[in-house]
Amino acid sequence: MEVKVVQRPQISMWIEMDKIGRKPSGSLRFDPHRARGQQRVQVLISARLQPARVSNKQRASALEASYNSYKNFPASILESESINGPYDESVILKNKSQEIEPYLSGRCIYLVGMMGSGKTTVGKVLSQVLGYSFCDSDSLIEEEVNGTPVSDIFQLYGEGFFRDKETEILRKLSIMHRIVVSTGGGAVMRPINWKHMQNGISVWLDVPLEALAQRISAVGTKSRPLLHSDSSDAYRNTYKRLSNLFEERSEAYANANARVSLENIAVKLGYRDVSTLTPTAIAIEALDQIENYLKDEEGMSFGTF
Ligand SMILES: Nc1ncnc2c1ncn2[C@@H]1O[C@H](COP(=O)(O)OP(=O)(O)O)[C@@H](O)[C@H]1O
Ligand SMILES: O=C(O)C1=C[C@@H](OP(=O)(O)O)[C@@H](O)[C@H](O)C1
Repeated sequence: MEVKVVQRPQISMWIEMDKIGRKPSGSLRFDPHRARGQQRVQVLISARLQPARVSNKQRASALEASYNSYKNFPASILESESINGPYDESVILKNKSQEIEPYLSGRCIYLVGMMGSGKTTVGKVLSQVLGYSFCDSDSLIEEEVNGTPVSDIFQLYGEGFFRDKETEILRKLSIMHRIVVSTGGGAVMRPINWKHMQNGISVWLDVPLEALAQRISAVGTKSRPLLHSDSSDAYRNTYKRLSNLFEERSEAYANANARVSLENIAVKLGYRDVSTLTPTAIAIEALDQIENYLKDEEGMSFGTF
């Protein structure tokens, strides 16, 4: 059964009841538009969900014991036919997420990165394995502006209006827990947005521009107003615009607590091309990098790593 959480008054997202791990206090509402059997329940959250409390000592011993299951698989094994199927990747991801989850203490994970870097795709995978909810800040903005698509918001009200809404959404999310947030690609440019994200863990999905341009030109630029053009050479045009944006933003992305470099994952796994990396493999690396951040944060040293 799925549940809609509304942190009053305007933020809403669909989450699964069993993902919360504990009962939120709130009132239940049924969605009359959904068919029987698909019924979702809306929960109006009246109190913030309390994160699981884990002592530093517990963290130290369990992190030491937990190990990095992904890193322990040599690339040669990961690539062999017997283990390199989606099933095996899922097992690694599941184990890794179970190891990490208690140490997050319910903190939100904010995915930052360029348009098309996979924040939504990878974010959904991460939320599922961590038992977190997922929300996409662009969708929340659209919802707030009466379901107006981002491209229309830019056209009708201008980028400044959109950026103010983005900041407002991040401010509202900043008091929430157990959510993987896919932020808009430009959110990193306002220092106030980093302030709103500081209670959580920010993760930069660093994807080569060629791969971004390929992905975006494959699906079209209509929904991404900063890239949209009617040029016949969609790839070249997208690549050029992405390069300019990246030049302005790369320093800001580097502020994230953790960086997930697709080039590094490809090297680790012995792939020549980042386009073969699945969202699951990227999610595993994200958990790896989050683990590194947690260890640095705790100032712990692990001789075995
Ligand atoms: N690992 C991946 N490999 C191939 N295509 C991907 C991958 N991750 C995302 N995509 C595709 O790239 C496009 C942009 O992904 P999306 O998750 O929407 O990015 P963002 O939220 O960062 O803008 C989508 O069409 C998605 O299917
Ligand atoms: O990079 C940007 O400035 C933007 C990225 C988009 O989000 P995605 O990164 O999810 O595509 C969206 O917020 C808007 O079109 C502006």
